[in-house]
Amino acid sequence: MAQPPSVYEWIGGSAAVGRWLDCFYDAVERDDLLAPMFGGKVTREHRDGVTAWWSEVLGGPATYTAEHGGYPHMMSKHLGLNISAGQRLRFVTLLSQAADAADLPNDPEARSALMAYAEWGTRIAVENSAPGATPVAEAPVPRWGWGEAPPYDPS
Ligand code: HEM
Repeated sequence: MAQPPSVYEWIGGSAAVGRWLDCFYDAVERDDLLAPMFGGKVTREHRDGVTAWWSEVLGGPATYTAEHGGYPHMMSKHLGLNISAGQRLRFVTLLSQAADAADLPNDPEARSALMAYAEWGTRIAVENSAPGATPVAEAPVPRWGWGEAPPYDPS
């Protein structure tokens, strides 16, 4: 495999990302630590916005940048949320469990790429949400690849 496909293509494109995040936000709505942050209900609009974000991050089309306000919009949504360490850990745990529930490809390479971004992104969200935080105002949507473990190519 000269050039592996993007993580986005590998896991099944926006349909798979959307299926995964639907399972995730269904679990968030049932979760004692996280549901209150979303007013108990995660709207279709929110789910679609986050699906566009993750799709762009994982190598899909730049729809979040073009149609959802890009990085500044995402960052502004986390300002002042004051996300606790416990809430962050629960968020990451539900993302991992939802990947199983949504039947995403379960090869270690794809799952570690997803969870590496989840770990990184949630830690940034905690920092940006802290009282008095002044995150950078402009930045591109990050792009996330396979890291140290791309799909194995024996040739
Ligand atoms: C990988 C980490 C994360 C990503 C990629 C992410 C992504 C996003 C995006 C793209 C939005 C804006 C959606 C839109 O355009 O409408 C958003 C909003 C939000 N996020 Fe995150 N987020 C992350 C971590 C977290 C964490 C750890 C929490 C809380 C525990 C959180 C809570 C929220 C809330 C409450 C909103 C606002 C919902 C509203 O519109 O009322 N996020 N997130």
